[in-house]
Amino acid sequence: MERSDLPPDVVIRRLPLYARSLRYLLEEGIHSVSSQELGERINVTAAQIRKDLSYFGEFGKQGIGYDVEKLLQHIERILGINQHWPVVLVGIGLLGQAIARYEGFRTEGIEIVALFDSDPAKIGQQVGELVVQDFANVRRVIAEKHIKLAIIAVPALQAQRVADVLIEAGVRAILSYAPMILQVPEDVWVRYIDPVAVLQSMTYYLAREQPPS
Ligand SMILES: NC(=O)c1ccc[n+]([C@@H]2O[C@H](COP(=O)([O-])OP(=O)(O)OC[C@H]3O[C@@H](n4cnc5c(N)ncnc54)[C@H](O)[C@@H]3O)[C@@H](O)[C@H]2O)c1
Repeated sequence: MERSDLPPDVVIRRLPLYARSLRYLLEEGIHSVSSQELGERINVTAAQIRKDLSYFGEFGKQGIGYDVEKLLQHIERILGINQHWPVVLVGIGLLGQAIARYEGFRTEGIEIVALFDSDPAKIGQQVGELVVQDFANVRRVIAEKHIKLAIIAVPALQAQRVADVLIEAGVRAILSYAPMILQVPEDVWVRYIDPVAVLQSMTYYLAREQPPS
């Protein structure tokens, strides 16, 4: 597929939300859903859902709606989460320890398989089911386990240095909790979790007592 033919990134970012909603529907014992009902659950219009899914083929039947299980399988395949994705986590401080213990990744095809820190006091500690390893060994582990995904939870000023090492070792996608924009090659994806910036984007509206348009 040419780069220009690829679905827009905002569509790709909505797919995990569709998948999660479909999983909840299955848990509720619901096996068929209209685009209207699915849209209401994730604050997206029915037309938007149909348009998003049309990038990937024909789903659902007019008047009958979507078969929840089949649509979920399709979306999981599109996202590649029907495969197992091993992830390394770097920075096992306050936040890193919570991430390492979070069960929610595994149910979605993603597994944190190794923890790294550079602090000798942290190396060797057990966190959840894993033992913290020396960051000096990260290259070897990434190569051995063919790891493409990493989570960074180190202080902001350490994040670039850590990202450089991970990328050199073969990592192609990084989720960073560090409040620092990373410089990466074109074929590497970075996404940020930045609760402070998100809260500040809401304080703008709170200060004016008016909702976003
Ligand atoms: N704690 C939170 O609630 C929170 C929320 C949002 C974002 N963040 C961001 O997440 C990051 C981590 O926050 P935290 O509170 O866990 O910090 P922390 O200081 O408790 O932990 C950071 C960890 O990174 C390790 N580290 C430092 N440099 C390293 C390097 N070069 N290689 C490997 N490991 C290294 C440290 O030894 C430490 O264990 C920070 O960038 C912070 O701004 C934290």
